[in-house]
Amino acid sequence: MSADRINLLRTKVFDKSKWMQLPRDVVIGHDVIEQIPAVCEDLALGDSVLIVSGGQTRDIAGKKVEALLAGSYDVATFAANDGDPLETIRKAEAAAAEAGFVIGVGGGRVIDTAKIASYNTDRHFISVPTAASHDGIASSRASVPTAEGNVSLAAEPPIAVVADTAVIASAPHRLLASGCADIIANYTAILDWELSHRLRGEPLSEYALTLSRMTAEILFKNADLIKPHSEESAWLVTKALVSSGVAMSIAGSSRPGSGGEHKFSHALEKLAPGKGLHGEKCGIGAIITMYLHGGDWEGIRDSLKKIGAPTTPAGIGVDDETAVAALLAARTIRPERFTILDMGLTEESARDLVKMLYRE
Ligand SMILES: NC(=O)C1=CN([C@@H]2O[C@H](COP(=O)(O)OP(=O)(O)OC[C@H]3O[C@@H](n4cnc5c(N)ncnc54)[C@H](OP(=O)(O)O)[C@@H]3O)[C@@H](O)[C@H]2O)C=CC1
Ligand SMILES: O=C(CO)COP(=O)(O)O
Ligand SMILES: [Zn+2]
Repeated sequence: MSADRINLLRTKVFDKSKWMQLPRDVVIGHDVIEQIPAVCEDLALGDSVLIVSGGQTRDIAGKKVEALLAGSYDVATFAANDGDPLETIRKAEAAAAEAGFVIGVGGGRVIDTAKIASYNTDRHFISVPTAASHDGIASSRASVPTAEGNVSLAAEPPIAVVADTAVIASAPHRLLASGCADIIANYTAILDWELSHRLRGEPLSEYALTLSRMTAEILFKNADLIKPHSEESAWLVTKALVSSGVAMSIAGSSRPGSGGEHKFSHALEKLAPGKGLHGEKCGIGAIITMYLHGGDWEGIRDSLKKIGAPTTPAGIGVDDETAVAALLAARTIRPERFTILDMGLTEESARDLVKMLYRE
């Protein structure tokens, strides 16, 4: 299904191309989940709410949010379980249309389901991430896996983000490491944006680019401090993810956070579905695209290793041949987005790069 079909249901269709839409309330810290009633009241979003969560995340935090709001709101719930993402979105839309606003409580898939379902039914949504796994938690973008590969959709950012560091720190460390990798990949995303600006005149926002680079720099420099199940680490990474989402809102696209390394990730999702988390694949891709940019690819690799993110395709159960195929297929993903992987990488060179750069 094409991207425009997914957003066809929306009725409030204004030309927002010049609008910078940002979250209104961002609350990050220990036990801040308790403040969700206050955030909802502060924003005066109506008296009925749909709470979207996943199979695991409903037990982890979804039920808590339901209990906190039950006394003051009509609470409906929606289980965004595995299955066809577009079908799940359709069902979530139907449920969202019956509520005044939506809250997504979960990982990226749940947050995106809530983001798209609320956008398509002209509702506001509140993002309650249970993991700091990628920068969609505060962005206006949704990334939906489809048979043709990931479709990057324009939506609206959450009107509020409530990120409880106690919940996020309790998540498997793999999810936090994946979020770090997604942010470190901003380094190569902005190099591709600058390349496209110089070679093809693509408009570039210095503010969005600088903010995106800053998020990568902070995590890169503090890689030694990122520890499993540490609330301080959860706080540091969540701030970076929120800032990266703001950079995308300023740019009005995912360009500051999505370059050739993301096209590699989306190609891998098509060639090896379900292998690795989004951020993990982007980090692995950033090693190669940083090398192609002539940058510090070893620094990227070593920071990912320190954080505990995979640095080779084998690290996510992908063989070298599939990685080569993904590098070559990247140019077919969102061809209008020019990156270093769209400059004629040959199969022989791709094979040499995988052999040379992805050694444990
Ligand atoms: N909008 C954007 O900009 C972007 C969106 N995406 C999208 O996000 C998705 C990937 O998100 P990601 O978070 O990596 O993966 P998932 O949302 O698939 O989450 C991975 C697993 O972690 C579980 N989980 C989440 N939080 C916790 C926790 N605190 N404790 C234990 N388990 C937990 C989830 O549980 P459960 O099963 O309950 O959900 C799920 O089983 C994809 O659909 C991708 O398309 C990716 C990049 C950017
Ligand atoms: O993952 C993203 C930013 O980290 C968004 O990426 P896409 O626009 O490529 O889906
Ligand atoms: Zn990403």
